[in-house]
Amino acid sequence: MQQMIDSQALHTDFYQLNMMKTYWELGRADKKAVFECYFRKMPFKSGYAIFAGLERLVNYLDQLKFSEDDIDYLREVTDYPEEFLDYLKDFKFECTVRSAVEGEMVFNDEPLVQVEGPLAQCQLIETALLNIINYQTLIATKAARIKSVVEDDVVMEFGTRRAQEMDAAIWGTRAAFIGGFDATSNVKAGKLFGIPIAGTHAHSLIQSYLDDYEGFKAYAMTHKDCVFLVDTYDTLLSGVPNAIRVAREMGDKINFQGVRIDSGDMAYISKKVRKQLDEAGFPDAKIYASNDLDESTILNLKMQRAKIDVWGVGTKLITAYDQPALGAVYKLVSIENDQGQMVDSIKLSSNAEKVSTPGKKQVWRITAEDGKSEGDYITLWHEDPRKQNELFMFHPVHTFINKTVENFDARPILVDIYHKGKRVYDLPELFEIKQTAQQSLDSLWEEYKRNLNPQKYPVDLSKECWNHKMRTIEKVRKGVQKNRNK
Ligand SMILES: Nc1ncnc2c1ncn2[C@@H]1O[C@H](COP(=O)(O)OP(=O)(O)OP(=O)(O)O)[C@@H](O)[C@H]1O
Ligand SMILES: O=P(O)(O)OC[C@H]1O[C@H](OP(=O)(O)OP(=O)(O)O)[C@H](O)[C@@H]1O
Ligand SMILES: O=C(O)c1cccnc1
Repeated sequence: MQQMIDSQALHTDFYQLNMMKTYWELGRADKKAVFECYFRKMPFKSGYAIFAGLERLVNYLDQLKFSEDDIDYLREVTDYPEEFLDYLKDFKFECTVRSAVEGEMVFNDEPLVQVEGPLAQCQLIETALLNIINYQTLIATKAARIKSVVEDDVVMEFGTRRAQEMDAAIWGTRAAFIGGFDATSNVKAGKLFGIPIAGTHAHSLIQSYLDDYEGFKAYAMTHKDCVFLVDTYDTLLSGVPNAIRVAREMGDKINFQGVRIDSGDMAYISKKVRKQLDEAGFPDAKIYASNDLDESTILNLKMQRAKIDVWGVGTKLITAYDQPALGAVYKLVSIENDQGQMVDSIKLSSNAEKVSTPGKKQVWRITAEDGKSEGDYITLWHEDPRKQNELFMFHPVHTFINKTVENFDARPILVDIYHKGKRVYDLPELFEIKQTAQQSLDSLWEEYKRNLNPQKYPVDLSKECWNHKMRTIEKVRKGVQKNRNK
């Protein structure tokens, strides 16, 4: 019963159900459609993004059906006829879904997920699909940017208390791990996903003893591994000296791992703390730091040669503080007409970059002999660049920017996840996904990876795809003109 009440089918916008009703009532519900999900602008002005969210999308699709309870609710609050409610009750997911795999680096204006199947079904899942992919891809990308500056230091995820509610903390933590974080303070995320859990203690422990020494001592008597938070009263005069005192007193009874600082000038303080620890005979004790950190503060602290070994990052990661939404969209690219033929559809805009690319497509990652990515190449579905000896790659708007690539490898980015409603993809282990992210980023030139003003990675259209887009624009324009003249 609980399972049925917790059905996710109503995790959709009301307008999706209303459109489903239109399609159903007018006999269009089962028309074949193709939708693609993509984002238009790179998040955080980043040179790359890390795709995440597929596992949760699969969890959602695997169990997608309307419970009795859902149907009762819809009966109560809508004027839907019983026949339509029966149609929803019998709903069985039958779409074919192709997607980038989690951890794969992805870019703007390329399909990340493609859904093909009965129009009404494709429509229903739009909201949940975007909800999941938008958030998790954003957090995995933010995490990768942070990891890129901490380099080989350990970085821990501390964001749960500041996340936008409980689900975001859990799935955001998983996305952060994919993007390169090493551990989390969220115990449930540890249990669910096998992410290493780690942590220190809070100011409240010290405050409850009204004294650094008493607080550290209490913690040390009850724990083997100890990292003491030293900034409750005065880091240099009280926190660190008392941490050293307890570490000496307890000797081998504890693993004195280090101290955490959480306020003040962390470059200045960390250098002083390092000196205190070294002089006291604890050169291996690590200095942990937290306090509103993000990739730019961390980079700055590194430039100031702050003596920080372990970074704790919460708010600015889990809330994607500097860009709270990825803005991925889900657009109809092809639809079956009344004659049973597929017609490719387009969304026009006065802004050239915003005009959608019609037709069912594949994204190919083009790699040169040195193993580095040359760019992504979007083709119509039937094209296969692997059959070509050389590839002409050009910017889809500024077409004079172009190059010809030889001796390349082309790898399809969209892989089969569901075939006509049946799952054909086994979800990888999380550590494999993390590895995918690492390998993916290793194939990217440094120029695309720097956090500030990176070069723009090429995402090009094949000649055929580009010509098709131009012809479709022309056709739609002529249609609009004809209607105006009526
Ligand atoms: N040396 C530094 N260079 C650049 N930024 C720093 C440096 N030291 C700390 N910061 C960052 O400065 C920001 C603000 O620190 P601020 O001094 O206001 O906090 P605080 O001392 O912790 O105050 P509070 O006690 O209220 O927490 C934090 O994001 C922190 O990470
Ligand atoms: O700064 P963030 O990147 O968000 O990292 C998480 C923060 O959460 C804790 O502070 P909080 O004031 O909530 O609790 P405390 O009393 O333990 O310091 C911790 O000390 C960090 O400062
Ligand atoms: O373990 C910690 O130090 C921790 C956990 C959550 C938030 N801030 C710090």
